[in-house]
Amino acid sequence: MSDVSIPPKVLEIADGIKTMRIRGAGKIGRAAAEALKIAAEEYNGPRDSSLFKKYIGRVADILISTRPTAVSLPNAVMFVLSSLRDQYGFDEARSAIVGAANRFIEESLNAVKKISEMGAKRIKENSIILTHCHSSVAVNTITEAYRQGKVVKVYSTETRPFYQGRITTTQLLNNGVPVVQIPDSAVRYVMNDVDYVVIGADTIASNGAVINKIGTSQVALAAKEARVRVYVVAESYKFSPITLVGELVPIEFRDPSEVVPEEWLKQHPGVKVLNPSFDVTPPEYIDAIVTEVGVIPPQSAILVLMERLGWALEKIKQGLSISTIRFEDLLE
Ligand SMILES: O=C(COP(=O)(O)O)[C@H](O)[C@H](O)COP(=O)(O)O
Repeated sequence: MSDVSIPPKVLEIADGIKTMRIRGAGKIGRAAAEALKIAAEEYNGPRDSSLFKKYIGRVADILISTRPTAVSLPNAVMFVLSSLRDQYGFDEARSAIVGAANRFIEESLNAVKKISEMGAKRIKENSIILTHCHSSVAVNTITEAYRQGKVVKVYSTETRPFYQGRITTTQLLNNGVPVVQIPDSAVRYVMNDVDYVVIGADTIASNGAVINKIGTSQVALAAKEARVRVYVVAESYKFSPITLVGELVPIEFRDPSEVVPEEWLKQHPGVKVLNPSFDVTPPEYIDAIVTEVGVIPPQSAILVLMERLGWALEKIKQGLSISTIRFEDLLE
């Protein structure tokens, strides 16, 4: 079986996610779906459904192992894989994967559009918005609110150590939105000026806690102190089914060289560096989560999970845990 080679384009996508050429939870999910589709289309092994399923399972395992925190990745993979049925022959199995991958990508893009429209409605005239990191849903929402004439200024944090905030700043600027780049440490300094914090999410837990780029919880803390509303804009596939059964969201730790240059570390060998990529903002610090199925208080996250990810809950009830799962063994 290991003879059936995985197409280079698929490995390239996996590497793109791992090295963050492809980043942001939504894009990661769509890229994973695209990779499964390419894997199905370019499969060149025997026309045997169980060999094909095992091969797709192997691709799924490679994709899921690339980055641990954004649940959009396993949710996208599970969405595509759950289209397979035991009775499917080779052709049916292959077209099920292709069809489900296309559906995931299309539904994901529609969700982003819908959230931007609903999120923009929540913004009042003459607003100043602060955003953190680069969330494509947040950029779309802010841009839509700006087109409706409601946004006078956006503060965009630089988001050390990877500087995703610069992507946000340039995208907003290209969309005509007046934007001010600030260092992360200036968030509390400007907060009294701000009307709304609008941020994306990598994962939302069943209790409404939001896992997003490191520093988000500090932004939310400063917003709470200044009584500024915090809106999270996130598609329903960013809700994590495993948190319903008490599993924690794994936080990614990245290389120290993102924080300080390797040369500097060599000169100061005693220095230890901690580089957590995400943090957890408790539900009390969030005013609303805007999803494509409606605007909810964070405490209602469980309802979105039940409505949108019921299929994943079924699998979890059967004892399947995404953190330990090996699709290659499962899909025989
Ligand atoms: O934290 C990040 C990106 O982290 P990283 O750069 O480490 O992937 C984004 O806020 C969310 O993923 C949402 O993004 P989107 O709204 O585009 O899905």
